[in-house]
Amino acid sequence: MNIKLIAIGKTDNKNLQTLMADYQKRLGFYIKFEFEIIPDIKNAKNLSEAQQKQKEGEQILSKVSASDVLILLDENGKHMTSEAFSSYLQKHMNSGIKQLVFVIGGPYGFSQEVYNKSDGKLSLSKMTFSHQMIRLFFIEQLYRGFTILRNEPYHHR
Ligand SMILES: C[S@@+](CC[C@H](N)C(=O)[O-])C[C@H]1O[C@@H](n2cnc3c(N)ncnc32)[C@H](O)[C@@H]1O
Repeated sequence: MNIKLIAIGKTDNKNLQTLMADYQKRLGFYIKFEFEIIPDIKNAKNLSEAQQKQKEGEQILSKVSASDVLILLDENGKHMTSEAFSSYLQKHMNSGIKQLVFVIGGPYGFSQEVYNKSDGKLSLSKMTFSHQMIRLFFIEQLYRGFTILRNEPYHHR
């Protein structure tokens, strides 16, 4: 099984990029992981919030295949401990699916079409994080999840 993480817009923050790259590399020892960024469209056109969500939603759905399991990162989603999340990853790996796709919404969240197509919602906290910060927190939890599954020590920096 592959894991793909989709997010909206590049980050210009070098610290965030460095930390992301570090966790991506570590995660790569456990699973084929792809991080895909959908270009931020807000600067290109003068769109309303609803129009922006709609456009981003179309782009998100164009990246997802019918056979993928699509999970949205959403503050109103299911809460899990890191141990439960590792079992959740294992359950998907055992199910024989080819790709598990997680998506982080843009600054305004997801369009209704994206919610309608999703297979589940996962929350990392009841608090709202920026669409930039959450990608680092989530990738760290993916890495942590695999260290739990393999019963390996968590490597701190
Ligand atoms: C700034 S938030 C969007 C908030 C927006 N008000 C909404 O209704 O979703 C941007 C994205 O970050 C992710 N996000 C933010 N906080 C989160 C949390 N606590 N748990 C999971 N995902 C979160 C979600 O994917 C969200 O779409």
